[in-house]
Amino acid sequence: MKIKVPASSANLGPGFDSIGVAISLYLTIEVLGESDCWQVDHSLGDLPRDEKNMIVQAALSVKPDLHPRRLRVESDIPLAHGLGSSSSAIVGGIELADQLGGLNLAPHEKIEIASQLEGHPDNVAPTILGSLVVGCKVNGHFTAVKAPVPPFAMIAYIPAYNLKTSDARAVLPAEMSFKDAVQASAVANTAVAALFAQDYEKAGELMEADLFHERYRSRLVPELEIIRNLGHEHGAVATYLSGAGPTIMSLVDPQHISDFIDAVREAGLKDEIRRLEVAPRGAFWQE
Ligand SMILES: Nc1ncnc2c1ncn2[C@@H]1O[C@H](COP(=O)(O)OP(=O)(O)OP(=O)(O)O)[C@@H](O)[C@H]1O
Ligand SMILES: N[C@@H](CCO)C(=O)O
Repeated sequence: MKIKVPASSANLGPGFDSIGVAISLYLTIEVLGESDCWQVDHSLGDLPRDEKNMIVQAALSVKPDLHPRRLRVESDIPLAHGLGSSSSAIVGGIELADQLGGLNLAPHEKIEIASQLEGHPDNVAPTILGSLVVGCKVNGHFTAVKAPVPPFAMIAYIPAYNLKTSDARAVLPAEMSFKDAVQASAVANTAVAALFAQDYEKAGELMEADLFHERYRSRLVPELEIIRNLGHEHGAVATYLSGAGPTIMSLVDPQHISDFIDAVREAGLKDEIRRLEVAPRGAFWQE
């Protein structure tokens, strides 16, 4: 029995803490059998191999009396790179508890639990539902709405350096003026409307007009402006900082992928580039 959990890319520009898209990199959790204590076999560096592992912690937060298991975890989601690795671990743990504990949780219940653990729904909601999802907290609970799948390749430029979410949040201001907040949310609202209307030319312009976070974070990720400008000349509909960075995500028309990647390389940017897709399906079980 295996759980496959997609990665995710949050914010899409102005959708700070609210919008995210599931993408085609996967965390796989295989249940090897019962055990005396939780054991997590993996080759993901220093991550815990016992019940302190985030996957097990998430599972136990849902069902504290879950009998320990031995798990094998594999992942092609880079850690602390803005591709939602922690959200995928949390969602994987919730799926584990759901299946092993026979809980039969509904998607909205999984979104509630996962968003409480992560603090916001932008990564966990698409990881659960698949595709592009917009969510928020309202009246003390989390809610989310799934949007049409954008018909673009997701080209990720993944800088070699790590950027912890906590560090990328530490550079944000504690407050915004009322006037600035109104303008920033107007941009975000119109971006969401364009994504649902599938007017991607308009959506792209608005996704690049964020006023909440990118201007503060771009000094931590100087490649963002370079790639965004290249995208305008080489077939990208929009380029944004993926989650808390440092990954930079570009939505590229499939026929322009090679041209776009060549332009990034010619600009001297040498770190990893992945050709990804929107994952239309959220976390699922395989026998
Ligand atoms: N497969 C995993 N198993 C256990 N813990 C994990 C796993 N993947 C990620 N984590 C935990 O999540 C942390 C990374 O979380 P962080 O929020 O900094 O980055 P991210 O989730 O990759 O990026 P972002 O939230 O910006 O998209 C890791 O240091 C580790 O503690
Ligand atoms: N919306 C979050 C994503 C990372 O958790 C941020 O940009 O900080």
